[in-house]
Amino acid sequence: MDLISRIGAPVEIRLDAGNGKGKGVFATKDIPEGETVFNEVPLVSLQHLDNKASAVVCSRCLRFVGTVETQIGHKLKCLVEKLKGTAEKGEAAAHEEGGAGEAAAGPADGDATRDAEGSDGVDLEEALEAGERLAQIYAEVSNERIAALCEGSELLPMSSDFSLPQPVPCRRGCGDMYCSVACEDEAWRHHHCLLCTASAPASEAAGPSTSYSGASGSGAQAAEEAVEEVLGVRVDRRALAAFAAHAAETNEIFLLAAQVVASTLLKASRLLSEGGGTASDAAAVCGALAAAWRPYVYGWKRCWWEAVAVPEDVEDEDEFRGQLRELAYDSLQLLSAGLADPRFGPEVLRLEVYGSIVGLFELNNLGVAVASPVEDYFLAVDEMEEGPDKEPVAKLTQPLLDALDAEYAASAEATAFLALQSCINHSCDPACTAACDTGDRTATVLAQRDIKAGEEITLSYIDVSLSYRERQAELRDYGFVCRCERCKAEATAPRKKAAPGGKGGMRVGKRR
Ligand SMILES: C[S@@+](CC[C@H](N)C(=O)[O-])C[C@H]1O[C@@H](n2cnc3c(N)ncnc32)[C@H](O)[C@@H]1O
Repeated sequence: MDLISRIGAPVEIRLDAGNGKGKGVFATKDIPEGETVFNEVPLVSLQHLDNKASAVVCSRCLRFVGTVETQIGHKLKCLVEKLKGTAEKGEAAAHEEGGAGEAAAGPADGDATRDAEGSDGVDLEEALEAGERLAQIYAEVSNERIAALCEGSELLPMSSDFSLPQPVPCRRGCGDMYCSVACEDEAWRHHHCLLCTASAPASEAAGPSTSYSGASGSGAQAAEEAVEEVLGVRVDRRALAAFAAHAAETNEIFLLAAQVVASTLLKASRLLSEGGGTASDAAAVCGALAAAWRPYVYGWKRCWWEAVAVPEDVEDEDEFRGQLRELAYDSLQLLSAGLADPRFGPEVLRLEVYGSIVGLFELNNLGVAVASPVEDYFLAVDEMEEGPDKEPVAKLTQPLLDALDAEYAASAEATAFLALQSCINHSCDPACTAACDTGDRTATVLAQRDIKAGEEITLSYIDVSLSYRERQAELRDYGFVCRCERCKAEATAPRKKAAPGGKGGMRVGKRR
């Protein structure tokens, strides 16, 4: 069944949307304002690695898990660790330079103070601020209280009104968490059975390792244990941990690309065995691979290093693109050491294919933000009527809120790929908005005005209330010059720039 019939959307994909925009999505019937155009589930998604400190969510559907207390404890623990790291680096650098006092005081001029750097490139002002912030946190909450919140041994008033699913750990013990056994199983079957980085299954390992933090165990036996065969694919968990560490250091999108590779290998493998085909039957192998690959075809564009917008401060474009190509090459080498499949591997794991998979996210990814229950909890406390009921509650919660500061409202943030949405072009006067419901992982495209049959379905990738120039600048970063009707009109009258509308619930495009 093709994508559109499966989704059941009143739309069609046209290969030429006009104005040089490439392909686009068009309505096949009149759609009234406010109506759902279609719902779609992401093929792959990933919580941004730098967001893991702010939110413990299901690795599959991004639902918050645990309790309000453990979420608060986790946020504080990560915040303290990060600030400590920055402050300690600054202290060491300042010490080397001949005294933290001097560096901290800095020159009188503000800009010069901001620019103060230690000998190893540590930003001394940032380090100083981290130290001050750490002191503020410890003035409100002790390490013991943070530990009690993390362990769930301190219960906060009213927290039961914000109940969350209990976390279900990855069966192998890599540290990934899920909101249910069903989500864990779905992720396992979709890609995680190939990509899990825990060297030994949870029961055999000394304890669960942290997600993407490396292998447990040691020596030849552990190395041997880390290698196994899953559905005909040779998996080396230690090599995968090295791949994941490289991605975390360089470009987390490599982790999403690995999900695409793993899910394609697994699906092709299942299709091959269901169809009774063997590895020596070239037609059956090609057919299985093509069928497994089909969902991603909609987003297929150029190689990452060719497609990426060149940052303004880059002087040598060729050199820059060459560096990205090398980075993708290194990443692929590491992934290939982790996953080897003599049946499909050589095709799937070619550099141009891998580069195009990474490019698929560069040009199509969808930013997803899930509001935090911690924010809701503190808002509920804040909204309590002033008086004797609120006092004891606020006494317990206010220090936590003060310690968290702006972090209390941090949402879960992720990037996802949706096949049909990846075909929707941008307009600065979009016909639709997109929103995401993590409950069933559904992203919904909604008509924000009446749409006539034959009209293009468009979304905004950016904030459309920006001026013409600002919009063009934002979209340049997405690698294209906007050719929507509004921009065409405003290009000739660039001063008439204020526009109605605002940000949609979610963004298609690159995350900044
Ligand atoms: C998410 S894809 C949309 C589908 C795309 N047209 C295709 O052929 O696959 C985003 C890409 O479409 C093109 N595009 C989308 N909106 C555009 C616009 N308003 N003006 C010009 N190009 C646009 C750009 O090349 C952009 O990188």
